[in-house]
Amino acid sequence: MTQDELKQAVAVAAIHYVVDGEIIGVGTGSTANFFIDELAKIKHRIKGTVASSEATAARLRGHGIDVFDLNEVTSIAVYIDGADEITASGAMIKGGGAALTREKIVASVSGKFICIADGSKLVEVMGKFPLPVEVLPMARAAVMRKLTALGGQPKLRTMRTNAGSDQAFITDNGGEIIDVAGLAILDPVALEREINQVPGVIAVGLFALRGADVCLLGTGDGVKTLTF
Ligand SMILES: O=C[C@H](O)[C@H](O)[C@H](O)COP(=O)(O)O
Repeated sequence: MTQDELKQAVAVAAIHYVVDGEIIGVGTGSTANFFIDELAKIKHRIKGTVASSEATAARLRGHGIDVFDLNEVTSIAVYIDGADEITASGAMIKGGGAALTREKIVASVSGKFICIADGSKLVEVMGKFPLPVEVLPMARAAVMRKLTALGGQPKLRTMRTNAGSDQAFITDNGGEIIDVAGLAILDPVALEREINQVPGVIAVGLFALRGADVCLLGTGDGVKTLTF
């Protein structure tokens, strides 16, 4: 099976976790996009959604699915999103698509976090995928020094402009992303706490303090369900 077929399979499986009549939190990325397309088929069953990025909100609205501002909502039944890496205990690295901060906020007010991922995302020790950290632009250099002191190799995420030059990638929140390579994350909870405390950090893409409750993992042998 191709990676897209595996993503499609977990997106279909995630529909079973959608709670009728409720607000659903929706993540960001290629796997979440497959889920959005599946959710569109049963949109009449839900009250609406809260999106974790402008891109997700646009895709949901494109399907005619209601998107609520988080401030208008008191509870979210379930949050469904992809991951860049996930461990057998449900800790994740997220933020490859730069949506980590809103993802963390929406996940934090959701009843259940259902992670949907192709099997390649399951790892023993996280850190091969560079850890994304969203920062206030004025704190970029100071935060990078701290991340270096923690043993990482931080790099500012950039994007190519139409004029062909590289400039800092700017998130939906006006932040910048530092991708930290070279970390072997043996204690994800401790590292998440430590990076959270660095002044200037908006959010770190480690989801260990509040990890996934369920992971639907796409494999050649079908969708495997890991419960944490
Ligand atoms: O910021 C992006 C998110 O954390 C994504 O959920 C993560 O990067 C996984 O994306 P994909 O499903 O495209 O691999």
